[in-house]
Amino acid sequence: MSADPALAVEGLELSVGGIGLVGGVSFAVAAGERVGLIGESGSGKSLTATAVMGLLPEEVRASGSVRVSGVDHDLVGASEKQFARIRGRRMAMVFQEPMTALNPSMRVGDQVAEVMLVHGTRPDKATARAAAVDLFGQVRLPEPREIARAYPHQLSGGQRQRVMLAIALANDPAVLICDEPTTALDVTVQARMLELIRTATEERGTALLFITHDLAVVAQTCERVLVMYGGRLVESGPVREVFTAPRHPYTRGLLDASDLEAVDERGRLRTIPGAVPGAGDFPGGCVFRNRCTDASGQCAEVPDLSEVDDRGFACWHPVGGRA
Ligand SMILES: Nc1ncnc2c1ncn2[C@@H]1O[C@H](COP(=O)(O)OP(=O)(O)OP(=O)(O)O)[C@@H](O)[C@H]1O
Repeated sequence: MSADPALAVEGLELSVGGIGLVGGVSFAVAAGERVGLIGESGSGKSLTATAVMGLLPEEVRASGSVRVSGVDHDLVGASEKQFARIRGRRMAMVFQEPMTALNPSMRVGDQVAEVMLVHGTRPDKATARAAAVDLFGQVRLPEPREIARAYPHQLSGGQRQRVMLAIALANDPAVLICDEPTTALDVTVQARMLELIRTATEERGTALLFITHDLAVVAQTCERVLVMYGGRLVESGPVREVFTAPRHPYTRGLLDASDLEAVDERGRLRTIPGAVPGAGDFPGGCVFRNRCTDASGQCAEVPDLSEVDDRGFACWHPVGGRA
């Protein structure tokens, strides 16, 4: 691994109309490292990824810093022209729904070739097309030559995701971001796709940021995990450590709510127990019982996560829940 991270996010703040959506997010992913980004719906995972990719909606304001190796300027505040040079070249993304990302009226082989030609990583159309077929083989698509001539609607969901992965890897990016890439796939197809993402990034030394709700997917795919809650990173560390000895109550709650059977210190599978010391009947209990609720006992708002007590416990209650 190189000393400089492939992706470095520092103090990223995202807001709309003065309302903070993501606050003070900092993390780095080294070349060849696979990092999971987990958190409940609305915690800010996708916004963080779209900020890195320069795909934020116009109304979202960003500050802080995002650096990608091989790019000599900060991506926060970069122009669309600058992003167009970097996206698909130094960094790439695979989304949950490939049909929205693929061009329905273009053969998939040409879509891969086009990414190469746009960035000038292949000298001509014939070379790019041959490289696309080669890539289809690498992402284990059967009959790569036939597939290259197909249109997206002629492929299965799993095959389309492989095409998306081929497009993402076409120019050997330093950073690959996957946002729920397997959620829409059935279980066996999902497992094969995860294995493929793991090996493809490992072989290329690509830094992987893998966004998912599914903790088992992180356990299967990643070495390190970042946990987001309410727009902030609340915990990070090696997957095994975080999943067997989570420090933050939100992470414990996530583990409790999942059907993940984590691995113990000796590498054996075990189910994570639900109890949290000091948090009463957690989950459902709240260490800030009197401070995060209004007069009627309803949680007033998503608690300020700077209000973490000396054991690292914050309010666990969902908004509107009863204390
Ligand atoms: N353009 C926008 N304007 C206002 N609020 C937004 C905008 N985009 C996202 N948000 C809000 O920002 C928060 C974070 O959204 P984000 O999509 O990053 O969550 P997420 O963790 O990726 O959730 P999911 O897993 O459901 O995709 C949410 O509360 C969302 O409603």
